[in-house]
Amino acid sequence: MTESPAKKMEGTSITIDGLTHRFAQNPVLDRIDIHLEPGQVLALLGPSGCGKTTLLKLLAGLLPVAAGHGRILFGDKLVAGDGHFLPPEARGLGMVFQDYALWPHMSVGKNVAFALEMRGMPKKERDPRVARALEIVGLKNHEDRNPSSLSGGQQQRVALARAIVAEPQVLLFDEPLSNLDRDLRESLCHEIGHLLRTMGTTAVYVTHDQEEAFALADVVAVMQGGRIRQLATPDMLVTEPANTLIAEFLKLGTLLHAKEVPHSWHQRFAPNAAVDAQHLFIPQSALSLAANAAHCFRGEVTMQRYRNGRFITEVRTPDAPKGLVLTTDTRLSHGQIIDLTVDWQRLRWLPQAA
Ligand SMILES: Nc1ncnc2c1ncn2[C@@H]1O[C@H](COP(=O)(O)OP(=O)(O)OP(=O)(O)O)[C@@H](O)[C@H]1O
Repeated sequence: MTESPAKKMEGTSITIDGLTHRFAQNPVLDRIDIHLEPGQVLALLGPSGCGKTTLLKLLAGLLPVAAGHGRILFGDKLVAGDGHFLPPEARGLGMVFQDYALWPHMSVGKNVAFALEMRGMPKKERDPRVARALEIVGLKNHEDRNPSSLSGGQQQRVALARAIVAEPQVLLFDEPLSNLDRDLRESLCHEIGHLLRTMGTTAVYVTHDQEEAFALADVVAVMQGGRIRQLATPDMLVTEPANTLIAEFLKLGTLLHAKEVPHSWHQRFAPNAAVDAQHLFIPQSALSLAANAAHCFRGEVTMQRYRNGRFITEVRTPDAPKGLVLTTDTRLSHGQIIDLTVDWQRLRWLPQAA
């Protein structure tokens, strides 16, 4: 996308207050509370069926909020709940969907201009705005192309241009990158993040891809079973997961059933099935290969997989036979015996998720 800064748009705050939703009698969202400051980017992250898209549709006005089931405010304006319903076109938002949702019979320029045309904006005013939106997404001079002549990544850029052309206060994304291949996903994710920060638009981004959520968002809502299990910055989620469910879902490290040993120079890993044993969380970042043998312990490499230039490594030790997880810069061989050190400050005792 263009390096020249996009025009600064003013985002609005979003308040979701006690939002509940049912399909027939099936509860899908359960008392969702979120507040976003203007310009903040929220990722809704969670497994399939946890209610992410339903929450996005309620924000968009594509689903109504039932009486007594909560409220949604954009700034001070009530957009849904308490008997109010503002239709999508009156909410000042832009949307980007997984399947691009471009009109195949219209040129790229007409697709992007559509919302402005519907508002009765004259062509003289429309054309420069369309050209600017296409330039921002890296598709300068593509107005006359047909969407079907573009690659998937380019079509998603057109959808993005269409979402931002009317300078919305809120942008909503529903898994916009999941139809694209990995490289393109990474680069577009980075570009969307840059664009959102430059524009200052408040955004909600649905994804089940943790890397995407962490790369893009100021705050991430980890959802499961229609509830928000933790709402926090990516840094906080990594260092302070709220409970065992979050640590397991985000695959942040190792969870051990363990017991603190009093008066010991360190906490032991000793697996312990006793009733008072607790969940000890050992983040990947707390473990590293030991440079010398002092204050370290020994383990055997049982598995390694490559990710983003590093190796996720599983190590079996006598105290943790199911394996500890850490990241290393080097490839190690299966069965290799290695020495590890622990940064004890990073370990946490986590409560069991309710
Ligand atoms: N129109 C509908 N009628 C009935 N049930 C629905 C409807 N839409 C969604 N659901 C159900 O609501 C639950 C949440 O669906 P939703 O699409 O919000 O989940 P999601 O987290 O976005 O999942 P995915 O990542 O697979 O898109 C699911 O159990 C789904 O089957």
